[in-house]
Amino acid sequence: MKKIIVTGANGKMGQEVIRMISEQEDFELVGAVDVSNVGDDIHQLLGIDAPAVEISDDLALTLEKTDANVLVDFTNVTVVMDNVKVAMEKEIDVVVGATGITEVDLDRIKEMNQGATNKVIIAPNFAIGAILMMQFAKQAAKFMDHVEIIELHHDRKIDAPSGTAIKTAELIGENLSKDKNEIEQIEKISGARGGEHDNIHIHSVRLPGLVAHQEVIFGGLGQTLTIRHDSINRKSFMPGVELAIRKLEEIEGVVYGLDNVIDL
Ligand SMILES: NC(=O)C1=CN([C@@H]2O[C@H](COP(=O)(O)OP(=O)(O)OC[C@H]3O[C@@H](n4cnc5c(N)ncnc54)[C@H](OP(=O)(O)O)[C@@H]3O)[C@@H](O)[C@H]2O)C=CC1
Ligand SMILES: O=C(O)C1=N[C@H](C(=O)O)C[C@H](O)C1
Repeated sequence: MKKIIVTGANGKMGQEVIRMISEQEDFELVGAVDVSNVGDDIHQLLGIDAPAVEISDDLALTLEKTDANVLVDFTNVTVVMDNVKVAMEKEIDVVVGATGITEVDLDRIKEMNQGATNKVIIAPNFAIGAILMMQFAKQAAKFMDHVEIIELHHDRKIDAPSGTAIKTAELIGENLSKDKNEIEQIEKISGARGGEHDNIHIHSVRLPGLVAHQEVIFGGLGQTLTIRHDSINRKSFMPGVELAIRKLEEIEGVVYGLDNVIDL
């Protein structure tokens, strides 16, 4: 039985994850942690009185009071590393959905995992279409070496660029020729050309009405290629979150990206 604590339980993703957990026979929600008041919402969400769920704003305390064996984190860029650290100290398995984990953070998590028995999956995007979009973009980069990324999200998102855009740039970067032969450019408004990661321009759009979307645009001689993915709701991420929780049993140590646990 997967006995799961969700951090960020009252958030948009946390609520969807709790709903998904309640639909699995071999998953049990034992703790719901959020700094917003989660109590009523959890009971409403599960549609039952769920006294067995430890509801709190403190992960360490919740870990003390439950026999959880998995943490699923959907908090945000500012707190995710603290939560991962608490879980690593307890040596429980972790699925990280919150974005903003940097390369330095990833190294720290791997360091904390040295000699430990717990497993960690960090996935900037759990939607299968997004994983395919990233893989197709990586493949296209072998043939077209001019590319920019436009990611578009709802206006409540606090981190920019998205974790997906960063991971996409890293995957494309593995196949991209380094010589871009760009002309010198003058930015008349700072940021007009977006940010750069691994030499790839990333543009972040934030608007109400959007959920999570990304275009990877390649340019070549007399042609462009656009690879686009749209998550139109947050259910799109749930099969991936469920899969990650199940795959914890099969992996070793720390895995970054769901592409590393599915057979592509
Ligand atoms: N990997 C993936 O496939 C996906 C990842 N994400 C990522 O997941 C994260 C959450 O997204 P989303 O649900 O939209 O965001 P929300 O802001 O809706 O949810 C985050 C929740 O975490 C709470 N929170 C803040 N600080 C703490 C803390 N210290 N301890 C516990 N809870 C805390 C927030 O409370 P309060 O509002 O009071 O601050 C909020 O309820 C983001 O990083 C996002 O980028 C999102 C979608 C898919
Ligand atoms: O905040 C979001 O909503 C999302 N965040 C993730 C990211 O930063 O890539 C995944 C998805 O794009 C939705």
